[in-house]
Amino acid sequence: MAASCMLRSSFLSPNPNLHQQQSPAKSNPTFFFTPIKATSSSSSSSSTGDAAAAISKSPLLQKNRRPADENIREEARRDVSSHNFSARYVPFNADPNSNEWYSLDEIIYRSRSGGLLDVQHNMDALKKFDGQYWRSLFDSRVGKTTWPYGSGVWSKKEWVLPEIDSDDIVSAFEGNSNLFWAERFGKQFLGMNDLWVKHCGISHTGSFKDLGMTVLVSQVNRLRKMHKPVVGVGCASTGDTSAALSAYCASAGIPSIVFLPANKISMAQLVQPIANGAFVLSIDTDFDGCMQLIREVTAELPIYLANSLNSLRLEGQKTAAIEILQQFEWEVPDWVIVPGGNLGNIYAFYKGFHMCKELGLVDRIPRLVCAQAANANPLYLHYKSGWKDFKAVKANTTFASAIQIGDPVSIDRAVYALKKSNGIVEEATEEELMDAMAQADSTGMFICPHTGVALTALSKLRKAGVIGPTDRTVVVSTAHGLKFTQSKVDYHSKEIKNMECRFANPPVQVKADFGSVMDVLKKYLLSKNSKF
Ligand SMILES: Cc1ncc(COP(=O)(O)O)c(C=O)c1O
Ligand SMILES: N[C@@H](CCOP(=O)(O)O)C(=O)O
Repeated sequence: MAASCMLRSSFLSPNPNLHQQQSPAKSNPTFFFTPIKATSSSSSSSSTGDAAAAISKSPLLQKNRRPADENIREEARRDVSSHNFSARYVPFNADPNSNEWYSLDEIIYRSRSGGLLDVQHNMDALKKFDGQYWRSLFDSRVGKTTWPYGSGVWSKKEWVLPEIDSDDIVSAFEGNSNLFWAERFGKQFLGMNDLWVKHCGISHTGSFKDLGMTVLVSQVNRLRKMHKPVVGVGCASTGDTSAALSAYCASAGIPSIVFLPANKISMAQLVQPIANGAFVLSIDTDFDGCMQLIREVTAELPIYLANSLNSLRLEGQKTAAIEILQQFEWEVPDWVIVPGGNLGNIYAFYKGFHMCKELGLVDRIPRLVCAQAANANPLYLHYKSGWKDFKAVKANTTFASAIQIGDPVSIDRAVYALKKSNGIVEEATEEELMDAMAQADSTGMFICPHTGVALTALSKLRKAGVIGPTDRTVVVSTAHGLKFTQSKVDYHSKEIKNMECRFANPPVQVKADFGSVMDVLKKYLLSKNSKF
């Protein structure tokens, strides 16, 4: 039934010859995408495959080429749309009887009681369409260049910021990151046959932060056009948020201001906001100190707060969860493991999965695991105490420097996500995370230390028998390994105090003569193949 509700997605130019059909599943919505009848012979089929095939074959779906003097933003402007999807801020985990809410066009980060906010969507409006409808719509937009749906975030625009004008969107077509089968690592180190890595680090600025930042900076762009008092956008950062903020702001011509803990982020991360023209303050404190300062400053000056305390960010980040389901053709994995620091992302994943369930795209959600560095583990300690009183910690230096956070702003969101997903929290020592990173790299990956934390959590849960050998498991890789090369250099040079660096692979120094080179090569080949 639902498959007959084929979609013509919003980016398709209106075709005057198109005989528009009512959605058989629901009442006739005058949305900016128009339901059409399936052209496949089996109009009663409900499989996504049939839906996708019908969509791609339909002559109705041929996109008209835009005129040469029109750019993709202008083309999107011709797409006159009307719908009643909407979203607003509400207090996070509010009492159902609460009537406190705020427009997304307000500049607000906290509820009246000082608690976190959440973006609440008009679920009744979204529920006018069934799961098959949304699956087909999202599937039909993947891999295109049409503004703004070429982005993995904005391809889910109706679930992200439904009311923003496409013209205001600032996007680098982020998202749609690869989800790959970690075949050798899974088999060799974990005895697993269905292990996957969602590589959010293969992204515009090299981390998952792009997913949230496109949303936040787009909304800022809108606010500035509305003449709201936003002169610049600011964040505290362990390196990745500042890189994403400065890139998206630079793209839109908006000033960005970043507070960085001095000498605590990698060189590659530091150079990103510098290159993108941000106003960079290197402050003699840690991330938690920077976070405190940016909160105070944004309360006083017309600087919009871009950290994940701002719930807009999480609307973009949640699309990574939707993408995982989409990439598995809407089959739900058993486990998803996410490294956690300020703890916005674990909630974003929960929210993405939960929305897919609530709107009928899937029938369950995966169990979530949040992985922390033992040197910065306030969530882990809270979990181990049976969720008794939360205590912030002083975060110690860790190779997983982007999660060196002792007082996470989204602690309440993380606890909620973990409780609702029957989740688990694990930790990784420095040696464990560096060994895991080296092992993963030895199988062809090139991961960041934070992903090493997540892989350690997986390894511990496998050894404890909590995660089974055939459980479909996704490890979220949050940043690109190229941002953290110094940690790899230190490890492979065996230059880390009190660390064995068991899997180090240092280069061999050899004299520049044929005999010496032959000697070392023969020795190497013998070690690889005893028959040689
Ligand atoms: C690379 C990387 N991984 C993981 C995290 C943790 O994400 P969150 O702060 O949302 O928990 C961060 C930032 O904190 C990060 O930059
Ligand atoms: N790892 C983050 C820390 C800040 O997190 P946010 O999601 O609250 O911005 C960073 O890269 O700065």
